[in-house]
Amino acid sequence: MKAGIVGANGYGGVELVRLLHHHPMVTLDLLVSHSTQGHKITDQYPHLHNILELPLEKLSLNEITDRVDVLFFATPSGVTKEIAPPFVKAGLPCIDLSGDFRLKEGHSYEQWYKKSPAEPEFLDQAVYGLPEIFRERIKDKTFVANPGCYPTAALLGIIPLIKEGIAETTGQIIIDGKTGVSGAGRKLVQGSLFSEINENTKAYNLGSHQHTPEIEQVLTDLHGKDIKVSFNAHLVPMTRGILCTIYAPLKERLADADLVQLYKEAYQDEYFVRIRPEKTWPGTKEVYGTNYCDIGVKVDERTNMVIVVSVIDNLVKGAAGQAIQNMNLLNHWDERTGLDTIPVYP
Ligand SMILES: NC(=O)C1=CN([C@@H]2O[C@H](COP(=O)(O)OP(=O)(O)OC[C@H]3O[C@@H](n4cnc5c(N)ncnc54)[C@H](OP(=O)(O)O)[C@@H]3O)[C@@H](O)[C@H]2O)C=CC1
Ligand SMILES: CC(=O)N[C@@H](CCC(=O)OP(=O)(O)O)C(=O)O
Repeated sequence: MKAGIVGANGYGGVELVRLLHHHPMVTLDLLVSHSTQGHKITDQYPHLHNILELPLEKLSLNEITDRVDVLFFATPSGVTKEIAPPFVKAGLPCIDLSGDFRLKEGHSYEQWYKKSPAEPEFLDQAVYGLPEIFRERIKDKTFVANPGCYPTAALLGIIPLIKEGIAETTGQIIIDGKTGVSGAGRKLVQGSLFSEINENTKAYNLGSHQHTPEIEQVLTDLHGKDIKVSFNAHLVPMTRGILCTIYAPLKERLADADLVQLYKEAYQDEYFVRIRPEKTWPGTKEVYGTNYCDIGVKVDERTNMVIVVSVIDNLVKGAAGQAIQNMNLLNHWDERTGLDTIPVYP
């Protein structure tokens, strides 16, 4: 199959390049950029020299639908909704890494992203691409809204609590999220400068982060009743990685060993979700460069709260890797195809 990437010279795009290069069923044939058309990808990313020397091209509907069998959009939220619909309409399988098609209610997108929403027709067509939870919904579709990075880590951490009905769900789930700076993309912004990030950790978008309604939408869908979460984001001085520490009150007393067992059973068939043994919790380095989501759980006996630690690589399971997992699913290939790598360590 031939694949194309729109937004190929951003961090999400170039991570797709890295992973697709190793994919046995796919040839990367088309890279599209916006302000850097006419350059080669190696002008932007010298680490690709002698590996991939493709040009950065213009977006052109007719040419692209003839040239590729699947198209990834690694473009900013607010942009994909403007440029993807003609490709979706033409029947080309499309996988979008942005937030534009994840929220089913247009007014919710407007409220949290502060932009006008995508056309309802395309919101209806897009399936939310969290394979571990929605595999059956995804596999026969052609348009996937790839989940956000924080929601991926948070949802995989929380969902067993909701499905098993062991946590209180009335406004008491707290998600403390931490991310590396590559989450903000390659574009130049003051907050991503070395002197702002180095030896610094700070909270941002408290109570207003755009991933809050995405997490709530999925939990409410699975629970059948409205669930609200308090999700708050922090920037930490590292390049890659997301760590979510999740707190929820338990309905009944539970032992650590039983909680670990419950998570192991919930994810027993999921290759990319690894549950830590009792009293051990994962760090971001343990999933670096891979599609794994590692989870450790603990009962705080004094407060009867459950504490879940969930880590991913924001650019892999949080973006490009999960997008490829979705492509594998759409094509009925083994979901691990092209993604079965060992984390980079140390
Ligand atoms: N970084 C991450 O960890 C994650 C990112 N995402 C999402 O993935 C998408 C890409 O993010 P990321 O790669 O980090 O962002 P970057 O800023 O690194 O890259 C953005 C890309 O989009 C292109 N682009 C920008 N504006 C336009 C436009 N108006 N029309 C067409 N193309 C445009 C840029 O092209 P050019 O440079 O040529 O202008 C560039 O290739 C975003 O929606 C982001 O929210 C999702 C999960 C995690
Ligand atoms: C460090 C940093 O700024 N991270 C971004 C990651 C979100 C993202 O990539 O945006 P969508 O998933 O909504 O498209 C943020 O917190 O907004």
